[in-house]
Amino acid sequence: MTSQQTEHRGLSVQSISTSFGDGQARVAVLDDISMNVDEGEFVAVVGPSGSGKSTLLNAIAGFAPPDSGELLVNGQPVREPGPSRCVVFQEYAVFPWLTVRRNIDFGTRLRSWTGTRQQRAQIVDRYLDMMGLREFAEALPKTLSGGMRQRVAIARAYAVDPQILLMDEPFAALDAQTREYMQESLIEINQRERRTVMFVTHQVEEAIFLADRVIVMTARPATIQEVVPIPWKGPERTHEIKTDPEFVRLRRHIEGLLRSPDGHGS
Ligand SMILES: Nc1ncnc2c1ncn2[C@@H]1O[C@H](COP(=O)(O)OP(=O)(O)OP(=O)(O)O)[C@@H](O)[C@H]1O
Repeated sequence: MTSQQTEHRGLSVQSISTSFGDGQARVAVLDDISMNVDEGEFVAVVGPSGSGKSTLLNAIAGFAPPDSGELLVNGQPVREPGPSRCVVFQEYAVFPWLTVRRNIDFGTRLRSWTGTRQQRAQIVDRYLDMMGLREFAEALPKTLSGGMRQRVAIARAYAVDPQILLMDEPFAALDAQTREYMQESLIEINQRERRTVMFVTHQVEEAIFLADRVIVMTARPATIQEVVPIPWKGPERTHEIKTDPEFVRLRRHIEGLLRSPDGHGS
């Protein structure tokens, strides 16, 4: 086989380990983590608080390269931030001095292919419509609710057209109703514009609802405790599935893993 035939499309995490501090104060956070996320796949990462979920995302984003191991996007090593990966954080993810339209346009400028001004405007319009932001296009973020601001952040991340989208508890600060609405919006945008997504959450229900696979981490130093495949496909994901016996069984199973000695309870 040629190297082209063996190249994995998507994200490949190969034996990465990370620690913070030196000598006696050294704390091992990630311990030999390996996983592949296929192109177009949506994985959710759950684990006890402080286990290293954000550290994993930051390593993949290139903000804090691991001590050892390798990260590959479409077969290419990554060790620093770049437009192949885009992060949506819990808060502060939009530029407060730019309007909604200009925030999203900022994303289009980071594309490897930026196109003409007019083509970029069309892309921005598409995301404004997709995320229900059209009537707020000229508004500044401070005039919007938290949920709307996160819509802008997600629209901007998709506008960058990254190979991998990294989301670090993007809905954690939202009230329950807004959170459900945002979950639906994310499913919808990702059905239209299928991307490879890694989504960190504390909520097991959210992880099962959104993801094709749920990666359950152990307590620190984090290893992968179990990878749980989720059976529902795109259009089947409506909030009704949350009461489906299989959904309830998966939720109990994952919550049990998090409570186990490896998960150290949470
Ligand atoms: N820059 C740093 N320097 C020192 N220690 C750090 C640093 N970043 C993270 N840590 C420590 O590494 C561990 C993992 O942190 P991380 O934020 O990745 O966990 P997490 O699973 O995302 O937590 P949570 O679920 O609470 O958000 C924690 O004990 C944290 O205190």
